[in-house]
Amino acid sequence: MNNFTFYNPVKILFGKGQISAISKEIPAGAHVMVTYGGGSIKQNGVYDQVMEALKGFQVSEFGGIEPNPHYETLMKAVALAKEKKVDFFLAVGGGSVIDGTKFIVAAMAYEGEDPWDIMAKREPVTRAAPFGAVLTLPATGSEMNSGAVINRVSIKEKLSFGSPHTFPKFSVLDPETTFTLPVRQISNGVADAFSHVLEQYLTYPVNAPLQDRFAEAILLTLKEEGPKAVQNPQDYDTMANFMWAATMALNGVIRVGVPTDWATHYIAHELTALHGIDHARTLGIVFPALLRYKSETKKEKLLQYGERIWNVTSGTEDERLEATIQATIAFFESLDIKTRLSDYEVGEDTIHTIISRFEQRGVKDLGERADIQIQDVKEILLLSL
Ligand SMILES: NC(=O)c1ccc[n+]([C@@H]2O[C@H](COP(=O)([O-])OP(=O)(O)OC[C@H]3O[C@@H](n4cnc5c(N)ncnc54)[C@H](O)[C@@H]3O)[C@@H](O)[C@H]2O)c1
Repeated sequence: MNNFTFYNPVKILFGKGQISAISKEIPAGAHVMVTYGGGSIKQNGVYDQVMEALKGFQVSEFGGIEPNPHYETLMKAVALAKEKKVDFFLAVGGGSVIDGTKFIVAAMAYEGEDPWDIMAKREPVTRAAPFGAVLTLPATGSEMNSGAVINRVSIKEKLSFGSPHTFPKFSVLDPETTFTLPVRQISNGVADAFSHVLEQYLTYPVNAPLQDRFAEAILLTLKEEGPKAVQNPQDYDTMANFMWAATMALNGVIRVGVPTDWATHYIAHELTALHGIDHARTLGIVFPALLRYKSETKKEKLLQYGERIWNVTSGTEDERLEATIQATIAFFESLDIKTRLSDYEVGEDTIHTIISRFEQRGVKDLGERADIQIQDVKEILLLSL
């Protein structure tokens, strides 16, 4: 096992009715800005529960944060929050609202010229305003991690950042808030969480059986509960299990002491930035191609994954590797997540655009062995056509 430091200060309030408990988690006298997206929280009663729980606090609102949150919109929230002297934020929504709020709190305290540099130039975040979250969409794990992905639409760039200062102080996970999710978002959530686990698990063995089994437990739970969630999004227990699995998939626990490979996310972000394809769907496109391209260096973990998750036990090594990749594709497709660029009418010209962007950015050394170079990214994308 590799050396590691583990730090996760996020307090989780899980279960029915927990929104009412947030007032105890917010400093008395705070001016709270509630951030949210397109308004689904106003239709499903979550907004009303939040406002009820915030009685006694000074409250401002900022709605309209888009899926794949726009830097341009978030900067408007920063200006408003500064004007109103907001000192606590409450993100109510999915990964986009929570990520967007992480950027807002970092940008509030940023002393440089343009907070975009936090992503573009990797300027460190040294301070941030405090915030909490009420999660309405199990998928990203953003509710219990410190990372965020921000989309600058004017230049079609989608970049990430993370800082110990951008962990939520607390997150409410009430499965009932998910009952209004459209099937497409549930499929996306299952595929996103499944991919997060694979990126921390499908690398090479370092004799870390506990991390492997944690990862496999999450994969098996998503494999079982995911299709049930799609079928019956108002079943409390199903949504509770799905919700906790998605949070566990990216809260840092399964990553400790093991190599990770975030190449799929890094490449996939380009497809959202250029074509607006849902985040999870871009992972469904890139992942199978990356696994096939890197099947030799990922062989031991791929075979273990095939056996323990998909019962792939017979055939030659090559046959088992292929059967495992096919089982992964079949799982994505069973969720109605298409797995080829052509399914989205994206062609080779996009691959050339991505490659020239990576050349400009000087991208190199992706993957757990730092052996995925720009030419490899091109081959991976060609395999996904
Ligand atoms: N921070 C991280 O660790 C991390 C990890 C993976 C992805 N991301 C990022 O998160 C973003 C995607 O977030 P997401 O997948 O949670 O989706 P999302 O937040 O973009 O939401 C998708 C859609 O679902 C709607 N929605 C949310 N909750 C709802 C509910 N309860 N009922 C009805 N509609 C609801 C939203 O209004 C939106 O239209 C992407 O930008 C992605 O890059 C972040």
